[in-house]
Formats: sequence, structure tokens, C-alpha cells
Amino acid sequence: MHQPSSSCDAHHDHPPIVLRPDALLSAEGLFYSRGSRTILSDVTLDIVAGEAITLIGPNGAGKTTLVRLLLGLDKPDRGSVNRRPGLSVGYVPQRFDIDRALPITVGRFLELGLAPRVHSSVITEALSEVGADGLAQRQLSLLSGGELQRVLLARGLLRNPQLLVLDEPVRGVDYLGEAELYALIGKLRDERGFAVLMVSHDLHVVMGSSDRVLCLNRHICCSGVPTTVARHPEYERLFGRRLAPAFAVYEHHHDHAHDLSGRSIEPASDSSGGAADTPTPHKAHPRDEDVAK
Ligand SMILES: Nc1ncnc2c1ncn2[C@@H]1O[C@H](COP(=O)(O)OP(=O)(O)OP(=O)(O)O)[C@@H](O)[C@H]1O
Repeated sequence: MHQPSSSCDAHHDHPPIVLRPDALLSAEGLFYSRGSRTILSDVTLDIVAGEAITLIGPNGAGKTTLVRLLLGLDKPDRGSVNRRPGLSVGYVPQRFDIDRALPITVGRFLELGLAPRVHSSVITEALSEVGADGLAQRQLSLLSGGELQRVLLARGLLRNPQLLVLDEPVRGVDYLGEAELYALIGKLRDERGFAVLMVSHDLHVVMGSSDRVLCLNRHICCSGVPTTVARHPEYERLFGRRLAPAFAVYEHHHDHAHDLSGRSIEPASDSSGGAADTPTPHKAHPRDEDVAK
């Protein structure tokens, strides 16, 4: 996992961003400070149905804070967040601390907060969808990092999301497991058609399957389609001139996903599409010009 070394501190004159009226979710002019520390400054963005946005930035750039504001878990000091009425959102948080003393099975955990209550077969199906068959009766506190991430993903799916928000979803997952999990997220998006907002440090993997990338360092330093952002001076400034090319768009051609035991859960498909993590073609975004000049 790459930890960017340099940072972009300067504000830039961006052209005004025009929010799209059909956005599932939009944020306008978000400011957030704690004490004397400015954590987010004038952040504006939106996400439309089916779009995949990756949010990148160095440690402490404000990514998790921004996600929490977008989800309504925290309130901005200034600015506004608008969610389309009735929007269903699945959220896979960066951190999920489990009280080891709490005796709760995975199945019970997944039932919590679902209204109306669902039949256990729905839970079993969601676990199967994320390649985690057989975990329903296991104690939540005994799961490995990779198992827990899949369970959190299943929990997000149980909300039938129009938007899935993932904050570093491969945290605690080993290197091979990371690729599998990203592949799975891409496959689920293809099948279900939800929009994805993902925080990730794994630029070389996720940029190829993103429609748009936002570089955040307290403010949005640059944004646009991955190929454009990867060449942008602010991106180079954030990730280092030497390192940036290594993290440029990488098209991952792995064509199937695995379950927890390593079995393939998706047969290799032909070039006509449907592969587990074949990148979505980069859609031209009407606001590619919002890449900082
Ligand atoms: N409630 C808070 N009070 C004070 N400081 C906070 C609070 N929440 C976040 N911060 C600070 O804001 C900065 C941004 O934190 P945030 O977790 O959003 O960054 P991040 O980009 O997600 O980082 P990472 O990549 O390391 O996960 C950090 O310096 C953090 O310490």
C-alpha cells in the first residue's frame, strides 16, 4: 500500500463546479475545522447513478472526514450536503472495532438495523454474494481481517444501495486478498449498477476501474478521469514526481474472483464483458475540465 510522501498545500483557482441536477448526492462548499485546524476547505463534489469515484489523498488529507460529512454522520461547519430523497446508501467503514466480549454471530450482526427484518436466507445470500458462505454462524469477534471486510461488504449490500461508500475497504486484508476484494466490488457494481464512492490508497488498482478520481488534500487538488488526473501536476505533487508514474492507471485483467477458501466464484469470461474486474470503460465526464489548471 502506497503512503504518499509529499503534499499539496496551495489552493488553486478552479473553475466553478456546476453540480449535476441528477446527482444522487452532492456537496457544496464544505468547510470543517477542529480547534485551529482546518480539515476540509471548500469541498464541492457530486456523484450520479452508476458512477465510480475514487477519493485519493495522503494520510490525514480529510478523506474519512469528507465521507462522514457526505453520509450525514458529522455536520460541516459551512456548506451543504444534499442526498436525493429516499437514497439508499451502503457504507463499509474504514474501521470497525468489535468488542471481543460481545457474543454475536455474523448472521445476527447482519440482521441488526435492517427494517423490516429479513429472512435468514437473505443474509445467507448476501454472504454468498461476497464469497463468504458459511460465516453466518461464526462469532463476529473471531473473524480474520479479510473475513470481516467481506461481512461489512455484505452488510452494505443488504441495504440494496444505490450508492455504496467504501472507506479503504481492503484495510487489514493481505496483498492477494486485496486484489480479490477489489475485483469483487467491481463485479458487484457491474451486476447491481450502484454508484461507488471509494477511498483508496491503491491507485494502481482502483484508478483503472474508476470513472473519476478526486485528489483530496483538505481541498480538492485535482479531479477528472483517471488518465488525466494521473498526468496532472497536482497529482505528481501529491504522490511525488518519481512515484506518480508507478501509480498511474493500471488495467487489471484478472478475470475471476475467489471465495474465502480461494475457490473461483466467477468463471473466466470472454472479452465481450462480464469479467469480474475488467475495468469499466472510462466514461467521458462532462466536467473533465474541472481538473485543476
Ligand atoms: N474530531 C476530530 N478532532 C480533531 N481532529 C480530527 C477529528 N477528526 C479528524 N481529525 C483530524 O483531521 C485530519 C483528517 O483526518 P481523516 O481521518 O479525515 O484523514 P484521512 O485522509 O482519512 O487519513 P488516512 O488516509 O490516514 O485514513 C487528521 O489530521 C485527523 O487527526
